[in-house]
Amino acid sequence: MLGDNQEPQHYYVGVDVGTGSVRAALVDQGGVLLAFADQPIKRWEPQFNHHEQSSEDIWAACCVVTKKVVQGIDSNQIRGIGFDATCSLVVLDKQFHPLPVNHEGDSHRNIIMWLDHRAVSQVQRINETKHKVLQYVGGVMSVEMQAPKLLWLKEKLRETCWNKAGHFFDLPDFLSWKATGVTARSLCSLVCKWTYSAEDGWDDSFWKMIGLEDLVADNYSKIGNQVLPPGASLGNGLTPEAAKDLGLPAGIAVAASLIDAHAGGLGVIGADVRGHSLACEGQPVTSRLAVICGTSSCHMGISQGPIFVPGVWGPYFSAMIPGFWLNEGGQSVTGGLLDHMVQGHAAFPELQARATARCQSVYAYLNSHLDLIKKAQPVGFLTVDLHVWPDFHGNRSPLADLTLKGMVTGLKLSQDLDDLAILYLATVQAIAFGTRLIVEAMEAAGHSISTLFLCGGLSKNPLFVQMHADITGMPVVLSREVESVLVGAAILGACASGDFTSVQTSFLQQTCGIDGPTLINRKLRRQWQE
Ligand SMILES: Nc1ncnc2c1ncn2[C@@H]1O[C@H](COP(=O)(O)OP(=O)(O)O)[C@@H](O)[C@H]1O
Ligand SMILES: O=C(CO)[C@H](O)[C@H](O)COP(=O)(O)O
Repeated sequence: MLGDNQEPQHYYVGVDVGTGSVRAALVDQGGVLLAFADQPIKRWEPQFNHHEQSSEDIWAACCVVTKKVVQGIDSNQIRGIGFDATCSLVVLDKQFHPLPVNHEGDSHRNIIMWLDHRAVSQVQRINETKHKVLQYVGGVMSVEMQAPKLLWLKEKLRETCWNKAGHFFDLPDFLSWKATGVTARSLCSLVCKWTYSAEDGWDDSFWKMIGLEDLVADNYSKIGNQVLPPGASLGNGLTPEAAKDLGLPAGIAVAASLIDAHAGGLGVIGADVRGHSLACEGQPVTSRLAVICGTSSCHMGISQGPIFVPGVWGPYFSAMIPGFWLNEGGQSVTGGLLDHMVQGHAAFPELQARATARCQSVYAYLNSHLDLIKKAQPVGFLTVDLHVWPDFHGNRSPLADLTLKGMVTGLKLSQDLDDLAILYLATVQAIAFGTRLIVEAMEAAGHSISTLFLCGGLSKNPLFVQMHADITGMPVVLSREVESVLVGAAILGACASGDFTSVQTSFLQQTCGIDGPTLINRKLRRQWQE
């Protein structure tokens, strides 16, 4: 570790594949983000609740953004790369070519996205088995996990996909394979989405009971029989082919990956908050809840021992922070819901025109519009007679009911910009109440949470942050590095390079801002051992 005034000599690349875009960052050994690039990725919805992507399109976007962030940097100083991604299912044949996951036979679309709800009947049958692995996903398996999607492929696309498939990857593991040629899976993805146990490995009886005994027969070679902790170095590092694609030197360290929410958790949960009078200052790291808010929101709480929270995923051992158990609450659409509500409103074209004229995002415009119409009363009071139930894509936690739908009560005939702004506010509030329900469920089961650490696209929205602080009654810490998920991915690369001994010791310095009732940017130092 260098002193404060020395020139950093080592760099790490973090690549984050979200739902809507791929981002990359160049991060120095102090954890400071030096360059950032992003690129949208394609998404198809061939029918309602079927969501697909292309692994080739995503890899191409990874290459574009990585080349951008390392431009002008001496490649000898780049020591490692880490990937994180959404927990989507990538399907390849035995020669590692994409296979179609759709009835149209379009092999370009070889990813069933995390938010795809096609496997409803399959997940119902899986839950009816009451198999003991279900205890480790909050008691009820989500349709967004991989087992029901695999079963759907076997039942619906047996000839065109299932029989030809050689490799089923979680997207983060696909990326590390693409970079290294190593098919080892990350403990994070297998434990959180595939029912693997960090302590006991695969449970044959589960796969046999749900009708996927063929995965057991070949010793799990299609879904992973070599498992590594996140941040472990893979094979001989970056292959010459991948190095050319990414614009990086061959042989640099490539880390076993993380799911995107887990990379965000890793990027923020260890921030040292000393000197800011926060409750968590004198408390263990287990008093913190990392909330990663993008298209979805994920609520990551860690504990020393396993805690079983009904309707909240986990407990997962070592899936985010080595040695800690993880519970993961979630809301399937949060950013996605706000976009849906705002873009679908009759006043959206007017909003867009006004925001563009002011060179603002629609959300910045809406926030200032709410300030204008609230007059003397607190902004929260604008919604006393308008309420939203936010489960437009089912409830992930704590109700764990995919059949739930969204609701709005208190609608009037007017559809002007004021109405749009107030509907937007009510949606933000509903999402924040969803977080509160999750926190309450986690606390009832044994967690003791005092502080929220937010990151992801929605944490750039001050109203969203403020409502989370107001409605949970907890202070919210924001990282100075807004792109904290990328810091988490870069931590993996730093760990794999051998420059740091563990993910906990990587980047001991990070600058954060604290939010109580208002946003204040302050310098903080990151520390794990409390
Ligand atoms: N500057 C911003 N202000 C307000 N909201 C934002 C901003 N940037 C992104 N968002 C919200 O964050 C969501 C996307 O977050 P992001 O972390 O980029 O998602 P993902 O990782 O799922 O691709 C969008 O749905 C949008 O609602
Ligand atoms: O299930 C998840 C993490 O376990 C996420 O919801 C999923 O990966 C999508 O993430 P994002 O909202 O950032 O696109």
